[in-house]
Amino acid sequence: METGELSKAVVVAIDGPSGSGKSSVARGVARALGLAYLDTGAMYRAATWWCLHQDVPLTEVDEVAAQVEALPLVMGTDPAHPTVRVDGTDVGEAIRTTEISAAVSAVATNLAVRAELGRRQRAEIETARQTGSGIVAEGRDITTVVAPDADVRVLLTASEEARLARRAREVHGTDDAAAVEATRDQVLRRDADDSTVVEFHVAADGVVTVDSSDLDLEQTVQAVLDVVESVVGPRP
Ligand SMILES: Nc1ncnc2c1ncn2[C@@H]1O[C@H](COP(=O)(O)OP(=O)(O)O)[C@@H](O)[C@H]1O
Ligand SMILES: Nc1ccn([C@H]2C[C@H](O)[C@@H](COP(=O)(O)OP(=O)(O)O)O2)c(=O)n1
Repeated sequence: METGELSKAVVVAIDGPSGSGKSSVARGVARALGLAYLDTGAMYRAATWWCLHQDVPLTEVDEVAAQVEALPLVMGTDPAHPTVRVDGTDVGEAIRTTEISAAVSAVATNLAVRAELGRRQRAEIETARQTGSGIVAEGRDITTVVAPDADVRVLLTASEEARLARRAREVHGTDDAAAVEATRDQVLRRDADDSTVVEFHVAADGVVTVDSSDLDLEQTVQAVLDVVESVVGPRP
């Protein structure tokens, strides 16, 4: 076993709102600990991409559910190179467009879709447990619905201001007033829509809150590593 790897198949669950840093922090934690990494938001984005690709109106709840049940999705869980493939096509970039970001809540609030993707997420996590690789899974309902039995459960938060500024820098390369305004729908409206079906603003019992508002990325990764260590013990 390489230095930094944990001695057992640890499951770390991280939830939080858009721009709280889930994806980058979860990847950093997975890399530091030698664990696999599952971006469950990417699965909802891939489902949205697939439905639009098949010309299915997202308001057609049953048709969307049927498409997602048959979704030929393969998630690559290496935190150094996470991949998302649909029917053999690498959709890693296509699922991050503004079009998908604006549309994804319509799919994520479809309860039959949540049941199907939740089932697939549990299967990925169970495989990581069985094979001994361990995993960091992040999203909106991992600590509460998908893996409430995870060894470590973290709610990653950040102020609205910090989240808008981060997304503006990421998408527009600046966090000036116009860029923040242009990002508002993608972050706040989407979180409000998503909140109608999952709770990711308040930590459930046993879930540790990490507030990243005043931390940089490296400090936030370290804060989550500290939580992992406090629960499963120091790395060998
Ligand atoms: N603690 C942090 N401090 C500053 N920037 C951060 C922090 N965490 C994440 N970021 C940056 O903010 C942006 C959004 O992070 P991301 O991981 O995509 O968040 P989420 O998955 O929660 O939407 C990225 O550009 C990322 O590098
Ligand atoms: N476990 C999850 C993960 C994501 N979602 C939804 C919520 C979001 O609108 C979309 C996309 O999630 P993603 O984590 O990629 O979004 P952000 O990077 O936080 O902006 O999927 C969900 O409902 N449940």
